[in-house]
Amino acid sequence: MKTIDELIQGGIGGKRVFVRADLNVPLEGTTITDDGRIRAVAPTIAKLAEAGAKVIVASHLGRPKGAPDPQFSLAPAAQRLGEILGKNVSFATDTVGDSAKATVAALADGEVTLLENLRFNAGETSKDDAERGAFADALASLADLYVGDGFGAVHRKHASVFDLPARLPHAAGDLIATEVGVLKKLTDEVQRPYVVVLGGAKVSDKLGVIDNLLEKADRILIGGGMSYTFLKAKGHEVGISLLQEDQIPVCLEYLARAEKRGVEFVLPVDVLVSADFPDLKTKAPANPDTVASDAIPADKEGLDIGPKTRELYASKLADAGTVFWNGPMGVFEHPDYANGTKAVAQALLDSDGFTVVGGGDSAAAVRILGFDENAFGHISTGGGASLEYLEGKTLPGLAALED
Ligand SMILES: Nc1ncnc2c1ncn2[C@@H]1O[C@H](COP(=O)(O)OP(=O)(O)O)[C@@H](O)[C@H]1O
Ligand SMILES: O=C(OP(=O)(O)O)[C@H](O)COP(=O)(O)O
Repeated sequence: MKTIDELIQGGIGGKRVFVRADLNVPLEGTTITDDGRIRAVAPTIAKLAEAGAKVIVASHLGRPKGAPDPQFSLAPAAQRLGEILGKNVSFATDTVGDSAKATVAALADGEVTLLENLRFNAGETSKDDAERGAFADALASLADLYVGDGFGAVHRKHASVFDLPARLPHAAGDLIATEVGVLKKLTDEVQRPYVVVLGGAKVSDKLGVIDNLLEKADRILIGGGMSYTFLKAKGHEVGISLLQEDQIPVCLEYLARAEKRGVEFVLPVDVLVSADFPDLKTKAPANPDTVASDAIPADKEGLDIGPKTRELYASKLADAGTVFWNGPMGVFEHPDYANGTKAVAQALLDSDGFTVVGGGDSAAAVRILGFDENAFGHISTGGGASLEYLEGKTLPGLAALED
């Protein structure tokens, strides 16, 4: 992959450089609750601007349905990016329409603009090659060069990630270079025991990675929304918890294979439950009950791991040589459900092993809960992306950046 330094050496003064970033940051209304992903890509943008490029930044935010949806607007990210760069960042209110064309045309050398959410366009995520290609053509007409630096999205075969770099001379940004460098270490020279902690809410997306992790990890600890399909597979009631019913046979197969291969596969022994999902705006007390994980009431939802599980997981992390953690242990955005995530973060800090935390929300959780991000081995901006990289899969957004 060409680096941006090589791209700059080729001369980029006055050129329009499209930077595919991952600015998919957590929001409460229009307030960014963690700007880690913006800070992570800012040096790439600054370097290109300082070299005299006209920088066009683009990203997705959330999962809108292929049409504009104000709650997923990137406008707050433009403001924050400007503050971090210490310069004005203009904002186009569409992605390839009149606003984008005018904003790009108005850029002077060294200036930066951010386009509106790429996923407001159905072509971005389409499974149809022609539809994605047509959107990539429209994006390509805005720029002369492409820099891929949205590490969190490189596992997505989306127009701006996969199709657009085929249409423009391209390079990998500094964030992608750093992320790949660290993760490569995890695949090449892993210190054992290798413990993987998986949680979060993107259950259907991430269950599949366990297939491969069973060949690599010594211990797999499951928490968050990921737990309940396994608990259900073991025959337990999970009430109204997050459940991927169609994946129960897959979970059973994983449990059987873990036993056969001698991989320790650890599920929560207790959980915090409530009849209601907590109010994340007011953070009103949720008063959850603690129950054994085989005794979840039918009308309740599991929203965090319980105190016994916190202790159990801390003990399973204490002697780790390497830890990879993706996905919060509970709905950490509410203080009553943050203790599981806090306990795992603390256990990583207490271990002498090399610790990697991956994922937009996991990385945000660590910072929001008050931990020093520099105390971890590496905080990756990508959860699904790093998991798929560790699987050894070819990631569309990295393959597209090869020369
Ligand atoms: N038991 C649970 N039920 C519902 N949502 C959960 C549960 N545990 C964690 N979550 C949610 O998972 C989300 C993060 O999941 P995910 O996007 O997969 O992680 P990451 O962004 O780190 O890859 C958080 O918003 C958190 O509230
Ligand atoms: O937040 C992201 O992934 P992550 O939650 O796995 O870290 C990326 O921005 C990708 O988003 P997507 O999973 O909606 O494609």
